[in-house]
Amino acid sequence: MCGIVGLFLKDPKLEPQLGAMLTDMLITMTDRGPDSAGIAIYGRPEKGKAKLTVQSANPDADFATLADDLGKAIAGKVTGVVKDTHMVLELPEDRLEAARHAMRDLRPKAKVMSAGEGIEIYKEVGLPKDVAARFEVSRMSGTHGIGHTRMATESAVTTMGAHPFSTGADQCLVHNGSLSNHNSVRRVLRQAGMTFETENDTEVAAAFISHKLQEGAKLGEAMEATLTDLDGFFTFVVGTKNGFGVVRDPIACKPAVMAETDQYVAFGSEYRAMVNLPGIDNARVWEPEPATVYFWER
Ligand SMILES: NC(=O)CC[C@H](N)C(=O)O
Repeated sequence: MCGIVGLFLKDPKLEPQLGAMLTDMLITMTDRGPDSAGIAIYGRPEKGKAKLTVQSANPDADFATLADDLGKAIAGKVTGVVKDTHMVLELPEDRLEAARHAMRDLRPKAKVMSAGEGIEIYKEVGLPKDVAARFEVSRMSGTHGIGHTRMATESAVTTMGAHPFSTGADQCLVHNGSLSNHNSVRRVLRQAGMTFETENDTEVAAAFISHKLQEGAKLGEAMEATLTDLDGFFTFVVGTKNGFGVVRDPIACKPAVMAETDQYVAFGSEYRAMVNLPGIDNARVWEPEPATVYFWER
C-alpha cells in the first residue's frame, strides 16, 4: 500500500489554498498507509533567498538559538520559524551550502529535511491528520506540493524513513511500491558521491534521479532512466523547483489516477483523493500508462 497525492497549480488564484487542498487529499488516503506521513510544499521563491528545513527530536533545546548560531557561522542573516519538531530557516541563497555544512557541527543530531529556494518538507511518524495538524500544513500557500502516507516495506518506521525523500536542492520524491535492486544501486550511487540517511529503497530512487539531474539530464530524461535502471514495483511522484512528474513501472500494479483542468494537475493513488478539488467533475481524468513518463514544468 502507501498513499500518494500531488497537486501542481496552473492558476495562481489557487495558491493560498494549496496546503488545505493537499491536506484534504492526504487525509483521504490514510487507510493506505497509517505509519507515517509527510508533505512537501513549494512556495514561491523569494529572490536571493533560500530555505533549509530541519528536524529535531529535541526542538526546544536545538532550535532556541539556532537562527543566531547559524547566522554567525555563515556570516549572513538567518531567520527561523519553528513548527513543532521542524524549523524553517531562511537565509541568503548563496550561503545555502555553507549552512548545510555548518548544521553538522552546530546541531549534529538535527536532520536536514530539505534545502532549496521553494521547498519545505514536513514528515513524522503518525497519521496524516495528526502530522498535517502539527505543522499547520492547511495554512500554507504554494505553487505545487506532494504528500505521502506510508505503510513501510523496506526500512524502519522512523521520521527519516517517512516520505517525501529529498536528495537534491528543491527536489523530492515519493513512492508506492518496493524496489528489488536498491542495495546495488545505492552502492553505485555512493561511489559517485551521493550520501544516504536510511536503508530505504525510496531514498535510492530519489538519489538516482538527483544524480541524473546533477549530470545534466532534464527531469523527463532522469525519470525515463528509472525505467531501465530500477527493478521492482513503483509509482513515483517527483517534485522539482518548477516541475512535477509521474512514472510507473512497466507492470504498474500500484494504483494511480491523474486529473487535469485549466487550474491544476492532480495525482492520487485513488480517485477518492481528488473528489473535493474544484472543477473535478469536468476534469480530464485518466490512469497513467505503465512505463510512461508524465511531467509538467513552468
Ligand atoms: N508500501 C509502500 O509502497 C512502501 C514504499 C517504500 N518501499 C517504503 O518502505 O517506504
